[in-house]
Amino acid sequence: MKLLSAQQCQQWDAYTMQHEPIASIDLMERAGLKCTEWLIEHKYNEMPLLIFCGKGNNGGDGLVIARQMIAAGAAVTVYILEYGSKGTDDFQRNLEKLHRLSKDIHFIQSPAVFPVIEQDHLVIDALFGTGLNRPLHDLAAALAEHINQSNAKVIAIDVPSGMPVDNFFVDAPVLRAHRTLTFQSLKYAFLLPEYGKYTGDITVLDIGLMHSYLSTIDAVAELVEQQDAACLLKGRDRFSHKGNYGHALLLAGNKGKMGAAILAAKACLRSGVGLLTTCVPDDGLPIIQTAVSEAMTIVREAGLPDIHAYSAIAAGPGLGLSTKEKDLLFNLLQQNNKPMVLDADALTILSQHTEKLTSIPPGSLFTPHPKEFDRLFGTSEDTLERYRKAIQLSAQYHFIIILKGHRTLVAAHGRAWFNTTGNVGMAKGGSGDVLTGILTALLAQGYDPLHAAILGVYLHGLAGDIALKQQSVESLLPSDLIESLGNAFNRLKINTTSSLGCSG
Ligand SMILES: NC(=O)C1=CN([C@@H]2O[C@H](COP(=O)(O)OP(=O)(O)OC[C@H]3O[C@@H](n4cnc5c(N)ncnc54)[C@H](O)[C@@H]3O)[C@@H](O)[C@H]2O)[C@@H](O)CC1
Ligand SMILES: [K+]
Repeated sequence: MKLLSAQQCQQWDAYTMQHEPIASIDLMERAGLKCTEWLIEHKYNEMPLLIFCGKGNNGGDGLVIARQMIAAGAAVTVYILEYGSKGTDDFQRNLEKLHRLSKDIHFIQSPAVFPVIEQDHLVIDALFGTGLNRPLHDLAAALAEHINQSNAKVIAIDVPSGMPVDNFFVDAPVLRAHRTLTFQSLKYAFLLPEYGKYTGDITVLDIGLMHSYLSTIDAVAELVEQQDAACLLKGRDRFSHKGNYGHALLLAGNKGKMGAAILAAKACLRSGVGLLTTCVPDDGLPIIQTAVSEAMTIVREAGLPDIHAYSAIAAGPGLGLSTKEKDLLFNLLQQNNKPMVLDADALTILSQHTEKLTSIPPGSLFTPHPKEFDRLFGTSEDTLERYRKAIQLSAQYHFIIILKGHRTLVAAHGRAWFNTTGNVGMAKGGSGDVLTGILTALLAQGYDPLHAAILGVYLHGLAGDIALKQQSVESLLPSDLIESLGNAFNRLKINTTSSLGCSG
């Protein structure tokens, strides 16, 4: 699913009005109805409702909801934030309709008339939606703070007020919702950790915007959903043999960090690679041979093997940062011209030698977490800036950046894909090693590097979600992810149609 800019969100409404066709006021009625259906289904018509409206179309939605909830028997009080200008046409028409039904409509012109909000009230936030174009200030900011200080439950319509759809306003107030009923699709801002605490749980309501619009636009970012990942998964010929699934080389592990090599190696083997050779220090050899019986092992003291024998190479997990590892890595970069995976210590070494970035083979996968990313490419003020930087760098360099986080970003060729699987239980040392193993296996099997990145990140998160069913977010281990990879692959085989475009 494409992630739209604020302008595209508005164009999608306009496109639907023109092509369905449907009048703007009727589309607003339909959007309001979807909200009231949800509210009634969750029995919110049994609570006193305070509906706060701006004077744009988000406020218009609020007025529609007010009218429909009154019809459903709810006790509704409407507060309209007065900031001088006239309401939009649809706002004004809905205000007239509501006036015929209710006298409980109040205009807020100063903080002196802010209502008392009780704990048992339900607050509906219809102050600002996708039309927000500057940070909340003055009265709007004070009202948002007033609502935030209450103990009442807050449901935001479309977007929590104060949150721009595709931007980040530093230190600006945002209305904190317990739930956001958003129209048609997730918004870019919801992916930012800085804004995560303001949306609460998110429900996407289908208000019938026409899907054909999406094929007419170019979006800089996409959300990767199950069908998108599923269509990237390759089938297997029943006459195939291990030679068809690649031979991976994994440079990983060091004294006290052999666990990282083991996790990456096991994940690689569980992700379909035909053969795996690990390259570890001499004293790590018995450890990995004991822990991963399917892997072959060579020792690093013998120097870099003939790398042309391998279909994909990964370097980094638990590798170490000494001159020996640095020389090994630089030697590898000099000789290798196939896409490879660079993770953990390999990234730290590169951050001290950024002149080597130009010698990374095209299509290679970089897997930094935000700190590693900042060490490599300089600090960012906030997540949006880091995302933008990653996207821009992916156009400048020929490698793919996998910026790890709650919504891992895959940035390639100046475009972005956000992952939708995974959970907070995966925030544990070793999860990244598992991802490296999965990515390496996919590259070794001949997956296009971008497909390997999108599919690998999705599978990693899905395995985490499946494993969580037997665990808690506290107890989940990276090795549980490896055990769940089989189920994750099988889950994808059930699903075969995609919006990402399998052919792409
Ligand atoms: N027919 C349509 O266009 C539909 C629109 N819908 C709703 O309409 C919303 C978008 O409506 P609008 O485009 O009217 O915009 P909003 O209602 O989000 O914003 C209203 C107005 O506030 C002003 N404004 C922006 N930032 C401000 C700030 N910080 N302080 C004070 N004023 C500020 C802007 O000039 C804008 O015109 C969507 O989020 C959705 O809720 C839905 O009803 C679906 C149909
Ligand atoms: K809102």
